[in-house]
Amino acid sequence: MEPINSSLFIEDQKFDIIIVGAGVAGAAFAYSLGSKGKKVLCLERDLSEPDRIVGELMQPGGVKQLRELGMEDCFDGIDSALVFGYGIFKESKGVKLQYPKDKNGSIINGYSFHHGRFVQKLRYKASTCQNVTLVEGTVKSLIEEDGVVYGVRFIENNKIIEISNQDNQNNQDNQDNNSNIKEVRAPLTLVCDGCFSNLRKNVINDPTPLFTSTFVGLVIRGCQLPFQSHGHVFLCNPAPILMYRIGSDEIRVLIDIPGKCPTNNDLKEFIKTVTVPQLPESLREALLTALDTDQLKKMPNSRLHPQTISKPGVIMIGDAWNMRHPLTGSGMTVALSDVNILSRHIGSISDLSDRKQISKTLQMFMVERKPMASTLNVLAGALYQVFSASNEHLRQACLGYLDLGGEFSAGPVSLLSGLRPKPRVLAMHFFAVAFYGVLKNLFPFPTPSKIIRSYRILCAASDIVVPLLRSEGVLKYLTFLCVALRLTNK
Ligand SMILES: Cc1cc2nc3c(=O)[nH]c(=O)nc-3n(C[C@H](O)[C@H](O)[C@H](O)COP(=O)(O)OP(=O)(O)OC[C@H]3O[C@@H](n4cnc5c(N)ncnc54)[C@H](O)[C@@H]3O)c2cc1C
Repeated sequence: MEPINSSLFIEDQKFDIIIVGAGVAGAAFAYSLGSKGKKVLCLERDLSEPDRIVGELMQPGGVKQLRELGMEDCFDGIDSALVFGYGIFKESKGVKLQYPKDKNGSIINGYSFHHGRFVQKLRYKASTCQNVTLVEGTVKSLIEEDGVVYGVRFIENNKIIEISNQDNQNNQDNQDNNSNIKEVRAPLTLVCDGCFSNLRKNVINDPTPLFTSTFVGLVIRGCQLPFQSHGHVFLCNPAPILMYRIGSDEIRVLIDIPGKCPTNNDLKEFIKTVTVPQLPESLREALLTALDTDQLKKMPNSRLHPQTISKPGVIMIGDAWNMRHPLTGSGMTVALSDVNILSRHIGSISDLSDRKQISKTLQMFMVERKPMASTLNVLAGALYQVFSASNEHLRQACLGYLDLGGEFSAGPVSLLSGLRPKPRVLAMHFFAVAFYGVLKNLFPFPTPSKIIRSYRILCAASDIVVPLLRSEGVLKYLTFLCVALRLTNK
């Protein structure tokens, strides 16, 4: 299944839209817009199968988005696994949480898979659309005139290899290299170049993501997770560990390392001595083997708040524009939801150089994306902090709350699944967890030390969630609750 690489004479062709990057967002965007009759050029710097530790579990909400985009068959033939919910473990105690059910009573599933195989499927699907030209090339810059973006400058990859091999050569060579840079123009450029975007700085005002922690990735084999067909979160110290199946005999392990990440040798020692003893016994040996045989892969976990894009001629989505901690596996769901909303609007615009129309579209997009994006952004940030050892009381409260079952677990899981994205419901459950923690703590008799601890639980909860809600603009709906909590904080 080789993606079609049709790079011939692209400078002589007319395109409606240029897409930078054929990752999750870019490839889905290309297919969706191409299917809606737009002539799309998609430039991807490396069309070979990516080998990354990102984007390996898609929540049911993301699956729904992909289905609406007409790309659900991308899960076929990649040894993907069905996911029916999550297991959350602290020491030997586990809580099983299941995704919501459909009208027929069946659990609505997500999928987990090898990221690279899935992305190749998306690219292949895009390249089969006759309006889409998928080319291997690296975009170097945007063509910008009087503050308006008219397209991109790019280099086809065989030329890049020449450039990197000629670092120390003379000026004549540099002139040749410049002449390798091609220009291609279109009324609209969609930047989807991912978390390490080098175009972001030209599109938004505050382009620096906030680094949170590092995920260290390994694959373990020859063992079973406690709950079949479920993602797993192990609440370890100092931070949570994720595991899910990505192939018939492969389980992805993602170990969160807060702060500065140690060197590989120190990291291996840390995992052996601190992490492994905190995991169920049935998984320890496989992890120790993987430590000896596999290379550790690392990825920074960052937060980037989505900012209004006011530069005409360009739109940016995916990780280039909006990121949250990957603990909840929601990045692809947000990206695909954004693709779905935007392509519906852009697909119906006949003149893409109509700046007023595009600006109106962007305003509508910002409103329509809010329920999904805000819910998943806030949930990721809040759960990461609640599940870290530094918030032990809240962590215990959260686990106890989920263990109550009924709406106490169904509500949070349906938020996580991306099927019922409602920021207000999220805030309600978050504060309910805090109050549950307070009640548990005060029971059976409130003592002065218990009262102080309760006060700390409330402060910690409000310190975590209020800034996240505020940054997503959700706080105005919650004035009453927040005023009450701020008073408690004083
Ligand atoms: C450790 C980790 C684990 C994660 N796990 C999950 C998970 O389980 N589930 C989930 O939903 N999300 C997860 N995410 C988030 C998810 O991976 C991203 O949200 C998603 O991949 C974003 O898609 P994207 O298209 O914006 O970026 P990407 O998928 O990264 O695609 C960007 C593409 O642009 C290309 N590109 C970059 N620069 C250029 C250039 N100059 N010219 C041409 N092409 C270029 C790249 O080669 C790449 O193909 C995780 C993130 C991290 C960090």
